[in-house]
Amino acid sequence: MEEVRFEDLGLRPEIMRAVKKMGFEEASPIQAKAIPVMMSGCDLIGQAQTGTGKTAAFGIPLLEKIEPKNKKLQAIVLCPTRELAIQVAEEIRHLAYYMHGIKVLPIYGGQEIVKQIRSLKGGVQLIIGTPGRVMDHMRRRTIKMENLHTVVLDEADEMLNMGFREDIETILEEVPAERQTVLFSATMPKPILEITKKYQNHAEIIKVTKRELTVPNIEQFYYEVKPKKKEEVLSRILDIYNPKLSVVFCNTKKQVDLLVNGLLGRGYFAAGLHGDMKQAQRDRVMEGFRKGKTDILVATDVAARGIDVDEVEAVFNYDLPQDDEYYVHRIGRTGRAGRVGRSFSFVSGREVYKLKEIQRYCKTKIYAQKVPSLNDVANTKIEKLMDTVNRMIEEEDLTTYLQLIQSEVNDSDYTSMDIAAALLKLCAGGKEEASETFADTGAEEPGMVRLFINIGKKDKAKPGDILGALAGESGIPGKVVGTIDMYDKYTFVEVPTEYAREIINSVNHTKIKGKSVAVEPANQK
Ligand SMILES: Nc1ncnc2c1ncn2[C@@H]1O[C@H](COP(=O)(O)OP(=O)(O)OP(=O)(O)O)[C@@H](O)[C@H]1O
Ligand SMILES: [Mg+2]
Repeated sequence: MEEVRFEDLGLRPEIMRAVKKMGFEEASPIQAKAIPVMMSGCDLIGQAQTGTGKTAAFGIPLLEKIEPKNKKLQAIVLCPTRELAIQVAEEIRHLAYYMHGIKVLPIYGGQEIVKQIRSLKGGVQLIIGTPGRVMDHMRRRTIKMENLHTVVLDEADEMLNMGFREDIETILEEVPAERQTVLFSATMPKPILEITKKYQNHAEIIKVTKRELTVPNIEQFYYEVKPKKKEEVLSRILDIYNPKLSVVFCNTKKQVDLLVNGLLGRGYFAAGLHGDMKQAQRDRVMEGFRKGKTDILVATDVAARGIDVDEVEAVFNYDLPQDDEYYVHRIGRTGRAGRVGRSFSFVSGREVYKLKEIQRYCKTKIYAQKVPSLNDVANTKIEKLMDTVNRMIEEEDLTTYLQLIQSEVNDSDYTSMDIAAALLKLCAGGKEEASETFADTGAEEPGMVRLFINIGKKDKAKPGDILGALAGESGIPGKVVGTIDMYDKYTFVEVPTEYAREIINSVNHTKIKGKSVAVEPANQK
């Protein structure tokens, strides 16, 4: 589609000025198509990918339609979450910056109702609200719908889904029938599309046609990870990619709390967001994240839709979402307004099939990635350290330190190379590769590793024989406390991590009941 300039859309000069101030150079495709249709007054359904400017696509025509002199409530935007209501109100306020006499108010649960009532008394023409709180005000008659001419459902498919549909119906019953009803979302599943007729009149469907539901500028990866290892893998990916800001999605509030604690314990700046938190706390978390004080937002699906924070460079599906649509919305928190982003999804066991289904639904490919090893993490760290070191040598005065190294070299047998190497190891927090061998062997208990023993056919040796032989051969009798799992062809034992290396070295290539055995960590299988 050819480029459309805002100048060509016949907007009020105040809005033109605001759009320029916001740094929008040209209209995005959904804006180019939807703004004229919405300004013509007909009902519409707008579908375009995440981060492509749907808010302004309805926000601009809304402001065009509002009469600043009329102090009555003229239009309402309904959003599924409080954070989104706040954000949409903020974006529309920016668009209305040069329009005098327009009051835009977000109305959402968890905020003091008395305070909201006071604000409403000042004559608000445009409300951005969550359904529950809007209904509350309707009942109290602190919001009157008689003069309303426009209703927008942002994230329309979610709003018309089971959880919200009744509330939406209750609200729409109070709105005059000769209104304009406008729906927007990045996803519009067929069953929802079918019921929209109930709420709209000959709606025009504007779909910015793309084959994929997700934006192409998000690189999508997945990792096969056992549930217990997810936190470790997440940390490794964070260390390797070093995203400026990240959003990590979990399926439960409890998991959010657990992970936030885990990440804080590992030294990351993380904060949680979910529905059991007090609104004031939710507001603080979002503010901290928007300002970059928190690098990692760990959230339930409350943050999946609409949230726009431009420096989010990575999205993690710590748990895979239940619905395919939610995959689209979640990863859409990155790669917004043409920026690039990455998404990382963790799957365990049979969830791989769920992931295949998501790929079919989105018509995109999600690429399998190998879990980075501690070595990969260390190498990345060293590369980054060396970049900094090079920059420091070029730009900074290092005289004092040169003198210190010189005197160390003079007073010892070490070369400056030795000292540099030791310092580098220290800065990189170097871990020995050996621990890597025993990472994630699938052992059930902490401090234990699972070893795989190949003894040929399973009936040649009994569990007791194997344990006995292991204890005997390794020379640490009695210390091998192990459980034996006899699968069809494989035998596993679990042994304390500190003895694993010795056991492997001494047992390999000896014989149990005349059969040679081979022992190795179970993760190498
Ligand atoms: N014409 C434009 N030029 C440049 N940036 C724009 C333009 N229109 C909107 N933006 C910016 O793009 C970002 C994403 O816009 P917006 O939040 O409206 O996306 P969306 O389509 O509603 O996405 P989602 O489906 O996730 O809700 C915002 O920061 C917005 O200010
Ligand atoms: Mg949006």
